Amino acid sequence: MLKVSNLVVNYGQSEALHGISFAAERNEAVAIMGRNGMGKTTLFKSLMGVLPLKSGSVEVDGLEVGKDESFRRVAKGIAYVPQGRMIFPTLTVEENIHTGLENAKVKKVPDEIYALFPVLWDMRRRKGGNLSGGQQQQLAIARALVTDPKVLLLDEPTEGIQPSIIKDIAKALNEIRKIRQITIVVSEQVLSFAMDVADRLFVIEGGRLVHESARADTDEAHIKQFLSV
Ligand SMILES: Nc1ncnc2c1ncn2[C@@H]1O[C@H](COP(=O)(O)OP(=O)(O)OP(=O)(O)O)[C@@H](O)[C@H]1O
Repeated sequence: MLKVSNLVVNYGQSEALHGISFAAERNEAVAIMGRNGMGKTTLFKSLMGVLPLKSGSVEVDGLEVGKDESFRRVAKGIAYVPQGRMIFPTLTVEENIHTGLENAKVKKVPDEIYALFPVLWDMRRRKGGNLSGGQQQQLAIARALVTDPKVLLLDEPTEGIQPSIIKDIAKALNEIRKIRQITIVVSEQVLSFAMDVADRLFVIEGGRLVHESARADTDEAHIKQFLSV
């Protein structure tokens, strides 16, 4: 469903990603683990078209999207939950979710979204800025999901979020996969969360993928070494 090949991304003269390749199937979740500054956000921004590729390709469901602008990638089935959530603080919860429905034929929030995140139903008339960090993260995921993506990208969704809500988010992501069979790519530093949601784990270091393992074969101590050095 998502196929990334030899992705190279530069900031000016300096190369930040040095040829990243991985694939994720329909109904598969993969985690990209790595410390701060290793290239996770750069990777997600380039998959979404926020940063241009120097070379390489990104395919969604067999279609090349690597040169498309972000809005075209959304139309082709990628949704992105950026680091820091980036919800609209002065819009209500409901209005925030509606921003994801701009190109939808039916401008109604599907019941399934509120079923996944009941707190958003309770808070639907509140301003986004008045929600807790965890609630804002759920809102950002809901907003991405209403675009009906084939591939959902989440950049460090647990950052700054309390453990009980982290569990709720993991549960919701697993539930979404059951309902919609989407592909999920999540970047993370919290290994327990990645082990809860991902079928395969990668480690990124210095703009390169340096490790890959299936969840069942994952040596957690080994991954922790990458995360703590
Ligand atoms: N706008 C920029 N201009 C130049 N270099 C940048 C820019 N943004 C990031 N970098 C560099 O690219 C590398 C990867 O950064 P990136 O933000 O992708 O890491 P990350 O793994 O997402 O970390 P974090 O979790 O802190 O965001 C780092 O060396 C960083 O200094």
